[in-house]
Amino acid sequence: MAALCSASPAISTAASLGLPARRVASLLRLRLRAAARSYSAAAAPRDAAAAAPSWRARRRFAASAASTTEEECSGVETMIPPDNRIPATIITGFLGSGKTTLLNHILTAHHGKRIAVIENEFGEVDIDGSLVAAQTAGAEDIMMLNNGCLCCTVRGDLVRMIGELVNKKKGKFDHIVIETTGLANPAPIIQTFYAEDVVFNDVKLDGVVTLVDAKHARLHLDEVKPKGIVNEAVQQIAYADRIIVNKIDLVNEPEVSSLVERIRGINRMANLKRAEYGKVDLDYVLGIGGFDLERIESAVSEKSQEDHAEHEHDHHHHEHEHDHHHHHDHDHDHGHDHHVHDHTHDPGVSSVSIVCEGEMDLEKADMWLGNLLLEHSDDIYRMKGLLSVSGMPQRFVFQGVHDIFQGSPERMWEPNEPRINKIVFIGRNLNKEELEKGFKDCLLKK
Ligand SMILES: Nc1nc2c(ncn2[C@@H]2O[C@H](COP(=O)(O)OP(=O)(O)OP(=O)(O)O)[C@@H](O)[C@H]2O)c(=O)[nH]1
Repeated sequence: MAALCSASPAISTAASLGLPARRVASLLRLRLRAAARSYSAAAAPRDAAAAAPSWRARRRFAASAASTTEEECSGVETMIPPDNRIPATIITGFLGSGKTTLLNHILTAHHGKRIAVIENEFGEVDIDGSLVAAQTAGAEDIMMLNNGCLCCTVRGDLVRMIGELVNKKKGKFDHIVIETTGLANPAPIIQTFYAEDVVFNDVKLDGVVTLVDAKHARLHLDEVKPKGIVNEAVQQIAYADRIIVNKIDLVNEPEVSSLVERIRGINRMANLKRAEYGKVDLDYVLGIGGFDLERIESAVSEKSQEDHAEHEHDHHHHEHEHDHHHHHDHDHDHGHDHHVHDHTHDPGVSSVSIVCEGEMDLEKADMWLGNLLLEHSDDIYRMKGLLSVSGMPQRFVFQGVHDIFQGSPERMWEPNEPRINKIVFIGRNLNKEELEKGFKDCLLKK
C-alpha cells in the first residue's frame, strides 16, 4: 500500500480533485489507514513556517497517497501539530435572523481581537449604517461581497478577498468573520477553506455560527421545496457548530422549547444557546475550533451520549408529526413496524450518533468509511468520530464535511479508560440502523 508522508493529520478531498470514480474509490479506502500511518511515521513541524508546506501536502492527501513511498517517511509524531493559521468564522442564518446584529455585538464587545469582516449582502451596494458604526468601533477592515450570493456566484471573490487580506494585512488582524446572505447554503463556503490553496495555507475555518429566528424559523424549516432544491434554513442548522436561537423576546417559552427540539432533530453536534439581539459571550462564537481534531471529543462525547437517548424520543416524535402533515389522504396504521416506516419515507436532514465499546479493525473501518463516503458523501454533511483502533495506543479522531476527510491519532488511551468508539453523522436520508450495523461490523471479533 502506498503511504502518505505528511507531518500533519491527513486531509483528503479525493472527489474534488476531479479523479475518475474508480480511482476515487481506492483513494477513499486509504483514508483511515493513511491518516494513521502519516501520524506514526512523520515528524511534527516545530513552528508555523515549517507547518505551512505540510498543510498543503496533507490536503493533497489523495495525490500524495498514490505517489509517496513508505521509505520516504521518517520520525515519530506524538501529538496533533499546532495550527497557527488565522481563524475564520462563518455567520449564517435565515433572512432577518439577526446576523448583522450579532456581528455588531462581536465588533463592539471588548475581546481584544482585531477582526476583519467579509460581508456578503446580496444585491446591495452599500453596507448598512450600523455596520459603518461598528467599523468605527472595532472592525479592522470590512470588505463587501455584493455581486451575488457567497454560496454560488462569488466564491472566487471570497478567495480573492481572503488572499488580499492575508497579503496586505497579515499581522494586522487576528480573526476573520464572514457574514453570509440569509439564503446561503454554507457547504460551498466551508469547502472553500479546504479547496483553495490561497485560503487553506493561511486561514483555517474556526466554526459555523447559525442564527435562528425564534419567531419565524419554523415557517422556513417546514417549507417544502421542489425535489433537488435545498432548504437553506435546514442546511444552515445542519452545518452549524454553534446555534443561537435569537429573538426569544418575541415568543413564549413553549414555542422556544419546541423549536429547540426541532433544531436538535437536525443537528445534535452543535452547541445551542437562546439569545436576544445576538447577545452571547464572545467565546461562544469566536475561537471555537469546530473543525479541530483535538476538539472532537467535546462534539461526540457527553452531548452525544445524552443526545442518544433523546434521539430515540425525537425520532418517534418526528415520524408522528410527519405522518400527520403528509399522509391525510390514506389510511395510516399506527401500529406498524417502526423500521419499515423509516425506509419508506424520506427522513430529511437529521443526526445519528452511534456509541459502542470494543476495538476497531482498522482495515474494515477504513473500507466501510471509504465506501460510505463514496456512495453517500453528498448526503453526509458533517461527521465526527473517535475510535479505539486495535493495536493503536492512541485514540483515533476524525472529522469530515462531505468528501473532505481529516483524521489523526490523538492522545494515549488511559490505562483504565473504557475503549469506546463514537461517531456522529449529520446529513440527509441517514439510515440509522444501516449506519449502526456498518460501524459495529468493523469491531474486532473476539
Ligand atoms: N425583537 C428582536 N429583534 C431583533 C433581535 N435581533 C435582531 N433583531 C432585529 O431584527 C431585524 C433583523 O436583524 P439583522 O441583524 O439585520 O438580521 P440579518 O440576519 O442580518 O438580516 P439579513 O441580512 O436581511 O438576512 C433588525 O431590525 C434587528 O434589530 C432580537 O433578539 N429581538
